[in-house]
Amino acid sequence: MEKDAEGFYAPAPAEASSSTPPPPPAAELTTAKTEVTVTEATTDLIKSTFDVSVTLADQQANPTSPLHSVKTFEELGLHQDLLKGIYDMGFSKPSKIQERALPLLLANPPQNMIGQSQSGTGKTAAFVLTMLSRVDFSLNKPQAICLAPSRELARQIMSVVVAMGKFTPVQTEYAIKDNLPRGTTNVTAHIIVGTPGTMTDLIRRKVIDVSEVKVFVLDEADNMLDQDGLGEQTLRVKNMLPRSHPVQIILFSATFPDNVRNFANKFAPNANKIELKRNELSVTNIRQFYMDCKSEEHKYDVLVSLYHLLVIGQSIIFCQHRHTADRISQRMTAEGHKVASLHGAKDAQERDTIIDRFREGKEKVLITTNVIARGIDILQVNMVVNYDLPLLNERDHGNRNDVRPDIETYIHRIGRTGRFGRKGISVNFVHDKRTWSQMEQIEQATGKHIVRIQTTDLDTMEEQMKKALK
Ligand SMILES: Nc1ncnc2c1ncn2[C@@H]1O[C@H](COP(=O)(O)OP(=O)(O)OP(=O)(O)O)[C@@H](O)[C@H]1O
Repeated sequence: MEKDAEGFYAPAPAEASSSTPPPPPAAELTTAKTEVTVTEATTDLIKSTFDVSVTLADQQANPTSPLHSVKTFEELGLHQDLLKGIYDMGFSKPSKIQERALPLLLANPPQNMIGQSQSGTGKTAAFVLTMLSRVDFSLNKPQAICLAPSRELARQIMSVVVAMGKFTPVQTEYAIKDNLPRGTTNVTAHIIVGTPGTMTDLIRRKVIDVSEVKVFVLDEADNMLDQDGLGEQTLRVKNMLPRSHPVQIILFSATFPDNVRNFANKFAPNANKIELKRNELSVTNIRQFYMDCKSEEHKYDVLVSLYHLLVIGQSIIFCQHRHTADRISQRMTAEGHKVASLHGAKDAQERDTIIDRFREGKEKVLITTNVIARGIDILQVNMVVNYDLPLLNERDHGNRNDVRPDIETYIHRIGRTGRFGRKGISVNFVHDKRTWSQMEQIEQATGKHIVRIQTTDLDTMEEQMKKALK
């Protein structure tokens, strides 16, 4: 098999199992309103999530908004059955990325695409509609393959394929760990969504026949092409695709750091490109704060003092390591708080149950690692806490004080809130000179001011947070 000259080395991808599909995607914007027990102090916050949904039309009319578009879905050349699916999901107008990308993605002969647009602006619909548009439903063979970095994201993408394809005869299958029943020899589904390790394995064992594949999508493409991460596995999948006919390669992400851009250009040659400027990377509807904690231990106390704010909508707490996520969730649970934790060391079934419960609002606070930093779309999440700031691989740095922040992961983490124009807030915990300097680097790189909130003054903190969500 021909191989690219790039020298990769890759740890195993984060993934796991089970075939149960996640709950369907939220159908309407008003679902951003969460069901909570309303107390005086929380009323404004709840109201604000409702207000946001009402202003979507204004945002889509504003040419500077990433949600803006001049066209309608009808003008984008989609099949009638897909239009029905889109409207059934509660979408009324395309977003900017959908409006710009879809005509290019659907044109014939097919052309590759490298598409960038801020988190929560509707990239999934753009590539899902392309896959669905290109499938010949009378041929029972895999024709479109989509890879994502985590099983949680693969399951979410699949729920969009199923919802948008509701009025088509599309058949789908996962390529995620432990999903296919033992002894499956031949997958006949049209669209396969999975993680790169399992996809490679199934194609290699000829369980998935790729001879008719005509669309290959990488969601979170910069992550999927990362040469210190999933890049090698992703490349393996690409190298197994047919050469007898052109395969349309589609790369999407909110971030494309310079070090992967070159590789992306080789991976998807002659691609149409939609790019963001550096200062456009994160959306303006996410207000960013930081809290100056006294010590690592104090971070825990501050998190606990925030608990009543965390459960107003839903919130995600990001830690750098699995053991930190476990430790703080066990401690909080022991102290009577209701929190869930999710990371890559849990088994597949458990991961599915935890994310599904969170998606359904049965859990309000999710303590996790970078495993769900990317792509996860849960509209009710109005707060993200960076308990630990995201860092580039510590092992690559001799001096611990030099560890640099992982700007891309930061952008993706805070993007778990503020979905499709909703308001959201993010809070970074800093507790010493090193973390302070890391946060300054984030501020500089993103060009967005991060506002201080006093850890001692809970009332002011609550006030500021409510204002941000209004
Ligand atoms: N045209 C539309 N009208 C209304 N809602 C939409 C539209 N397009 C997408 N959405 C909704 O917006 C939310 C965010 O979309 P999506 O998850 O595709 O974002 P994304 O750009 O892939 O974000 P990320 O970079 O975080 O992966 C989803 O809940 C989706 O259903």
